[in-house]
Amino acid sequence: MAKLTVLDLKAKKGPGSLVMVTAYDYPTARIAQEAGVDLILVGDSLGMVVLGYDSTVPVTMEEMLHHVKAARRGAPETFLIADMPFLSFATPEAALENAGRFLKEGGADAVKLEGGLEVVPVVEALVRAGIPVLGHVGLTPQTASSLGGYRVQGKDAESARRIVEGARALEAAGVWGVVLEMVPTPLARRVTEELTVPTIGIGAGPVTDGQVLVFHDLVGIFDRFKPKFVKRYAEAGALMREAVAAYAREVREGVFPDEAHSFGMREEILKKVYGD
Ligand SMILES: Nc1nc(=O)c2c([nH]1)NC[C@@H]1CN(c3ccc(C(=O)N[C@@H](CCC(=O)O)C(=O)O)cc3)CN21
Ligand SMILES: CC(C)C(=O)C(=O)O
Ligand SMILES: [Mg+2]
Repeated sequence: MAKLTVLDLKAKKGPGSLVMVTAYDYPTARIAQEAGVDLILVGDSLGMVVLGYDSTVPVTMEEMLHHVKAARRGAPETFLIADMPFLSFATPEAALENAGRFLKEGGADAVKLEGGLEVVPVVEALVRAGIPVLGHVGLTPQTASSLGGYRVQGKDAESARRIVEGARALEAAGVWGVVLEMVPTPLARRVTEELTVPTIGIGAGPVTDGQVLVFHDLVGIFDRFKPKFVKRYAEAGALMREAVAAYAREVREGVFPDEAHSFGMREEILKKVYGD
């Protein structure tokens, strides 16, 4: 499957049109590409999922770049999006510098950044410079504290209006798509209907044009919390734990390594070395 272009992406409207999954390293990106996803997101969720932070706030550009490069090596033929970490896009100048690093050093195809109306000047600067941008409204984890925690957004008129106006403004600023995170399905439906660019939902119901999930959530190797929107398609964590436990058992019992996993040599060479 050939890598999608931004022009292709802009036309992907209708539920089921875009499949996105996060990946943070070579093996997971490789698995995602082999599974045939449309888009890989190197999400700043990596701070919580693979670095063990309590939120996405501490994640740095250097940490992100390290993982973007690894994921790119694992999935050279899949459209790859780098998530801009907290404060890396606080000004248009900072955003240009940091998004530029993701594309030039990391090999990313696009960047994603959190926010609505308040990030319009930043999005405009990136788009003007030729950097493809994916928007992100609803629950924006980098500012979750101001939103009352990791909760559904847009349940009251004021919050819903902010999401609608944010999505509209992002489209006008030139994004090629908008992530809708943790918003009620009826609101996600209306936003999806009025935008000409695709929406990609996570906890936004079946009505968005695309879906995204965190890799480790869907394969069952993340246990710290389980948002309602997560569906586990495997119990890979249990599988991995059983594999390591079996290895430990076999080493302790002298079962592993056996001849099939060891190397022999000619007896007389060993005799020469030891002189016996
Ligand atoms: N592994 C992982 N998956 C994610 O989807 C994810 C991350 N990490 N890290 C960054 C953000 C944080 N996100 C989160 C984190 C927690 C909940 C959660 O606990 N939600 C509960 C409570 C909802 C409420 O109180 O309203 C839920 O039942 O969905 C949701 C989204 C989404 N993102
Ligand atoms: C959940 C997605 C949209 C994200 O921003 C991330 O993984 O960091
Ligand atoms: Mg993120």
